[in-house]
Amino acid sequence: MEESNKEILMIQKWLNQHNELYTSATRHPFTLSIRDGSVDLSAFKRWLGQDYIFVRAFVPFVASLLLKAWKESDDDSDIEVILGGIAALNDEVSWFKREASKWSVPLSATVPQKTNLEYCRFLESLMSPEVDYTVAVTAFWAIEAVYQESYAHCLSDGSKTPEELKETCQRWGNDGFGQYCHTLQNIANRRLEKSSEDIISKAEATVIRVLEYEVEFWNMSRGET
Ligand SMILES: Cc1ncc(CN)c(N)n1
Repeated sequence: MEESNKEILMIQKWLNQHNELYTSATRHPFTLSIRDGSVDLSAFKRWLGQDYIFVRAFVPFVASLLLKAWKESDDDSDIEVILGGIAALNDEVSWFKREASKWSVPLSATVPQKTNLEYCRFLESLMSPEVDYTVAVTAFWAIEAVYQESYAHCLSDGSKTPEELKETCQRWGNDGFGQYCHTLQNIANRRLEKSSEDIISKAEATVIRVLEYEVEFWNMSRGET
């Protein structure tokens, strides 16, 4: 196919249209401070405790996505990809516990902040059977992609990420996680291509909301909300 005839896939189109918001989420001052080594460790610890709470709510969201895929997907391999995501989250929960103990962050005494509660409530709204699989899988891609892009940047050329934070960055910034996000993006694009205008606009609004929540989540880690 000629370069000029290539169709722009939906997610690429949205990333172009909402580039400023996407960049605010993936190049946030919090992750940039990790990358340049100036990070305030109390902000990192706040992020760690709050993200553990988020991840615990993220697990049932991904489980609900698995159910939607089983009922609605036109491709059996989606289930395997999502199941792989759940397995990775199992590992992630254990990692958070180990990391919290390393940094003396008392997870059981960590109180969820307002932004976190709102984001978790938003996840819960996406678990409703009324929410279409295409909308939910697109949200899943966006949630994972923000962490992948943000933390991969902390490891890329020229970064001065402190040694003790490299493992955190590796968790989401590694190539395997990058490939996984790419697979999720392909699933979302495939579904969006076959969707009605109504579903496409709901999915776009959901991606925008996810990006806004991700920015607010990083802000919260810096004690700004
Ligand atoms: C807030 C947030 N967004 C995304 C991720 C990546 N699973 C996370 N752990 N936390």
